[in-house]
Amino acid sequence: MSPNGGVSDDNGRESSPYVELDRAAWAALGRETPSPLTAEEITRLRGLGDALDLDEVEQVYLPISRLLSMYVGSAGRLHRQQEEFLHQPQPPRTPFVIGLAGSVAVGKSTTARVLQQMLAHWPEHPHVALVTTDGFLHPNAELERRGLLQRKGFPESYDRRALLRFVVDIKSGKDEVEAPTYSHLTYDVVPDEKVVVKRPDIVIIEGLNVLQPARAREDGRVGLTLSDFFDFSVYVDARTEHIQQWYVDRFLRLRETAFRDPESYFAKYAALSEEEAVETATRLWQTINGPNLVQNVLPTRSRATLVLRKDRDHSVRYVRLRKL
Ligand SMILES: Nc1ncnc2c1ncn2[C@@H]1O[C@H](COP(=O)(O)OP(=O)(O)O)[C@@H](O)[C@H]1O
Ligand SMILES: CC(C)(COP(=O)(O)O)[C@@H](O)C(=O)NCCC(=O)O
Repeated sequence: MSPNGGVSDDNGRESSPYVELDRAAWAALGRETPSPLTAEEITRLRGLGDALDLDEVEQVYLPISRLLSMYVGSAGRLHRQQEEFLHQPQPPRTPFVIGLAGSVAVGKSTTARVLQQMLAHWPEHPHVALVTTDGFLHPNAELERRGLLQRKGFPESYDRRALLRFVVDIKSGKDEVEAPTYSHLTYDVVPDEKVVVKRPDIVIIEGLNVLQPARAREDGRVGLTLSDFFDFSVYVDARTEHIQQWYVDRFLRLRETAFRDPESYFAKYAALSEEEAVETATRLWQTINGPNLVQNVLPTRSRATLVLRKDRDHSVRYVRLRKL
C-alpha cells in the first residue's frame, strides 16, 4: 500500500480510494455559504503558530462543514430506515463521532476547535463536544513505573482500554460520558478533573493515535479499536520537516509565554538561550515526537476519510477525500 492509500496493479498503475482536490477546487465547493465565524472568533480559535484566518475558514473549513452536514444527515436517514426495517421503535440515534488525527504540532487542536464551532452554527444547532485523547495518557507516575516517560504520545503511553470504553459508551447512546483531562502546564493528567459529555449530537475525538488499527491480543485474536466507532475521520497532514520546524518554533514561543509560569513542568526551559532552546526542542522532536510520527501516526493516514495536507506556511494546500 502506498502512503496515499493507493495500491499498484501488476503494471505499476496505482489505483487510489481517494479523490484529490487542490485548494482552489476545494474552496469552490464552499462558495455562496456565508462564514459563520467572525474575525474575533477565528483569532480566539487559533492555536500558537497556526495560520488560521478568514480565507482559511472560508476556503478550507466551509466545504468540510458542508460535507459533514451531508454525512450527519445521511446517518440520520439511515437510522430511521433501520428502525423501519427492524419493525420496532429504536433508541434515538447515537452521536455522530468524528476522529481527528495527526502529528504533535501539526495543528490538530485548531482544526478541532474550528470544526466544533462551525458545526455548532448549523441551523439545527447541534451540541458538538470536543475531547482530546491526552486525558487518557497514563499519569506520569505510571509512565515512569512502566519505563515509558520518554514515550509520551506513543500508543502504549495511553490507557487504550479506557479510551475504547469511552467511545463504546458514546456509541451505545449513554446519556452522559466522562473523560479524564490533561494539563500541558503540569505535563500530566489532572487527578480528579473530568470533562463530562452530556447528550451530544456530535463528538470530535482529537489525538495523535485515534486512527491506530486494532492490536492482536495474546491469543492472536484482533480486538476492537477506536476507529471502529468513528462515523468520519480527518487526518491533518504536512511534510515531516515542516512539522519539526513548527514544533521548534512553537517551543521558542512557549519559552516566552507558558514556560515562564513557575508552575510549568517546562519552567526550566524558560531560561534557555535561543540556541539552547532550538537544541532542546530539536532533541525532543528527534527522540520522541518525530519517531512517533513516522512509526505510529503517519501509517494511519490512509485510514482517514479526509486528509488535509498543509503547506510550509500552515495553510491547507490540497484535500483528499475517500471515494464512496
Ligand atoms: N509544553 C506546552 N505548554 C503549553 N501548551 C502546550 C505545550 N505543548 C503543546 N501545547 C499546546 O497544546 C495543544 C496541543 O498540542 P499538540 O498535541 O502538539 O497538537 P497540535 O499542535 O496538533 O494541536 C496546542 O494548542 C499547543 O499549543
Ligand atoms: C500530550 C501529547 C502526547 C499529545 O496527546 P494527544 O491529545 O494527541 O493524545 C503531546 O502534546 C506531548 O506532550 N508529547 C510529549 C513530548 C513533548 O513534550 O513534545
